[in-house]
Amino acid sequence: MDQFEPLLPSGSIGAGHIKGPPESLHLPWLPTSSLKQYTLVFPVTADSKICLGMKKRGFGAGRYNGFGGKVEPGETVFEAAKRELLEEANIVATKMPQCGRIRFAFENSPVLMDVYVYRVEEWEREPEETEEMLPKWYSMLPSDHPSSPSLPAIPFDNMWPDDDLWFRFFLAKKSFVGRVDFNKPAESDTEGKMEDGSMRKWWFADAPVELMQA
Ligand SMILES: Nc1[nH]c(=O)nc2c1ncn2[C@H]1C[C@H](O)[C@@H](COP(=O)(O)OP(=O)(O)OP(=O)(O)O)O1
Repeated sequence: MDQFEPLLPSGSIGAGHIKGPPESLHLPWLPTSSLKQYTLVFPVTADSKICLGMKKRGFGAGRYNGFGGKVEPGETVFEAAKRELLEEANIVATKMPQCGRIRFAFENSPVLMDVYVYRVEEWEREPEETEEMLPKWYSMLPSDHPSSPSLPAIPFDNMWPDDDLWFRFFLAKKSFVGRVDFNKPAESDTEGKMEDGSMRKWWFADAPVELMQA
């Protein structure tokens, strides 16, 4: 049914199982021929603030997201997550639990992106603008919540369209796994970048993080 079945013993998937859209449920997942590891890291504070970065160049440019990138040969996924956070936000993670793992496939690419998601709960220094990212703070709580910090709401309209789906687990502090397949960009979109395709099929579930290690 999904690419995580071999990693997830039956009964390990939580109640928050989501998949869609309805017309895609009979479609197979896109075929891919290689798996590449990536990291995605979100600094969060105990008083419900989250730091996102506007990607200034490359894949996903113009969107707000966590900090991260490719795992380089010879490093662990955790080391890569720490390195990318330092390169892109200039902070050093000192407490960084893994909270999710998501796979992304694109209709016109043979690569399955295997993205390890972390929340950074403690770090040294403060996030700074770098060549790749412009960091900005947001509230993780609804604006009418009595403890909501006076910061803007998470800008889902300016993020990857899938973030809206799996952030419900992230914000509830539940670990999660999932997969999203993207269509290729519309024919009319002559400048179409791979990341401009619409979401074709998705699946997410809350699941224990121990089942998701590299
Ligand atoms: N659909 C999606 N939703 C999401 O929230 N994050 C995604 C995503 N697809 C990719 N990402 C993230 C994963 C990773 O953090 C980033 C892609 O990594 P990059 O291409 O920025 O890697 P690198 O920074 O290593 O690249 P270079 O700087 O070109 O070497 O985008």
